[in-house]
Amino acid sequence: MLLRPSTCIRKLLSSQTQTPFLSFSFSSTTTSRRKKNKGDSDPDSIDHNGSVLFVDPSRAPKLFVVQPRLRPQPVLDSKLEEALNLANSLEQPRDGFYEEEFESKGLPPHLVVQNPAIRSTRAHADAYFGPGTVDNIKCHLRALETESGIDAVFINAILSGIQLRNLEVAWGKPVLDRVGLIIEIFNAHAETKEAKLQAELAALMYKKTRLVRVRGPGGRLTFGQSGEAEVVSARGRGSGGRGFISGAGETELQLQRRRIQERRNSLLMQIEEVRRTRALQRLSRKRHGCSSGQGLATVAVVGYTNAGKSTLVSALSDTDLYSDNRLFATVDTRLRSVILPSGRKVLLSDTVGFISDLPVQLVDAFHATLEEVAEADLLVHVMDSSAHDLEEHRSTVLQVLQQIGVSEDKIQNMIEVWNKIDLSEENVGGIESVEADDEEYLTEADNDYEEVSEEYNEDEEEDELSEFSSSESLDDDDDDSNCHYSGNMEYSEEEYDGIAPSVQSRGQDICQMTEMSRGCHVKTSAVMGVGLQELLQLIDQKLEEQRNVVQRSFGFFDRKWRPSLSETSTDQ
Ligand SMILES: Nc1nc2c(ncn2[C@@H]2O[C@H](COP(=O)(O)OP(=O)(O)OP(=O)(O)O)[C@@H](O)[C@H]2O)c(=O)[nH]1
Ligand SMILES: [Mg+2]
Repeated sequence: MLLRPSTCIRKLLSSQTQTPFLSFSFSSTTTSRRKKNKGDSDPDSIDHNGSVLFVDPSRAPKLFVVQPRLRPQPVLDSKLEEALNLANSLEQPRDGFYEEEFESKGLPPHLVVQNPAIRSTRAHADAYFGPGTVDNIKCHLRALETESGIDAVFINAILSGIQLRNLEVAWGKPVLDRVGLIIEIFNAHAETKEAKLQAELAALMYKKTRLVRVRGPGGRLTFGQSGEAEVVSARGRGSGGRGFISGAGETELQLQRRRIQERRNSLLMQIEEVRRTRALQRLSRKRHGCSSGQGLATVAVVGYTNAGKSTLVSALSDTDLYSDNRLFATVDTRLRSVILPSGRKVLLSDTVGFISDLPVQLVDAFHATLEEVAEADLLVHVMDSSAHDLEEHRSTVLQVLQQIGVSEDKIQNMIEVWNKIDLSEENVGGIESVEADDEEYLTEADNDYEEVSEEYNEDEEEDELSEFSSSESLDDDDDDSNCHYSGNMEYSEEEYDGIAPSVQSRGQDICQMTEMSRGCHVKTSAVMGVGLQELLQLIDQKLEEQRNVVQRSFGFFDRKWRPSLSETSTDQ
């Protein structure tokens, strides 16, 4: 059992609806205990549940993980590992406790299937996967149903509203894509009022983009929850090319949109209030944060989720922030004060972690929290040096920092920390050589992939319904030539050309930034207390350098615009 540091009693998952489908209910779903929470003074902020998944509130939801195949194999392995960790991270603590230790949770049932993004997505626009894959997953779900039961299916890819809805209809289970699951986890782990508001806003925006209209059993356009309903459109258009059709379906759609809009406005107002308060607090800290009346510098600790940010901040400040192997254990900002070797006091801010394909709804909704990062005096980028895809983690973090408006100067000045060296002493030394051999490595892996692909096809016929806890492939033939990577997606030459130039150039910018900020500054083990003093010294040094730069530039302006008589005479 894990005790969260806060005494805040967490909201319970809604028990009002047991439908397996995504629900758009906006009625009250909270318990009376949560209303007593300190800080939840606004009843409007607690009468809604950001969750889109309704499951038994007394246990963690059981997810079946579907991982579209990626290449080369190490990329697939690390993506699958991340997907399984995401699935296991979706749990809401009750009364400050999680049901089980993360480490003692077994692997969730999962399946590796053909990646439709490798081919043209056009053919599977309705259900993302081809009919064979959809049927195979259905078989696996049926088999699992007799064993333990599955609450929802998690597909580690980004799907449209119609695709999600059609798959739900086909499998009779709620389906979460990567964006949906990450937003669910944020909602489940949100603890402070600020985090709860922002997570709910993100969930709301996600729901809005996933609203679809369905054709009910009587052929009537509706917006119902029936499993038999056929999805007609995400935009409210009829299937007969007659443009907008008014009627019950349309009214329901409009009603849903209006409710979302109303709730969104209310949330935005409350979040704006939080932002204002935060901005005032920052200003006051900057002006006279110390007892001596001097301003306090803030150092934001950023990084990929699970890199060890909270553990490192705790070790540096000798405090006890909540840390856990669950992804997104921290979904808000915590400040801790630290005395640097020079005697200067600074604030370390531990904040929400990043992940590849971080939902844009989350980045937008968490503006108030992420502003703390953009406004910090210095950034410390914590990386898990034992992670296999260190480069991807690094570029993801740089991309998010750019997205939230961190200046290029700050990114260049950022301290890079390789944490968890106790796990990866040999890796840390070997990272440079892996990068150097990258091209050769990929080519070899590509060749391997063809062979692996054939093996999988043979296996598929032999043990169609073998062990679920091991990865399997359901691939047909694949034409993988000329694929490009962008994030964790693979694109064909055609599709890559079709991607907006802004996205491509942003990728190039990030590559350049990655080059610029490449290189570790300090190696640490937060759990063993290694490298902490060195890191504090580096923070001290960087802040001192910054102060000198600021003082020099003030001096320049003084001479240029307001030359004092004494200064002018000294110059002469
Ligand atoms: N072996 C080892 N484990 C570490 C180290 N630092 C952190 N961990 C473990 O890594 C896991 C994640 O640590 P956190 O501090 O929660 O990571 P985080 O970056 O704050 O994660 P999020 O808040 O989820 O984004 C925990 O189980 C820590 O005990 C380290 O230096 N070595
Ligand atoms: Mg954390």
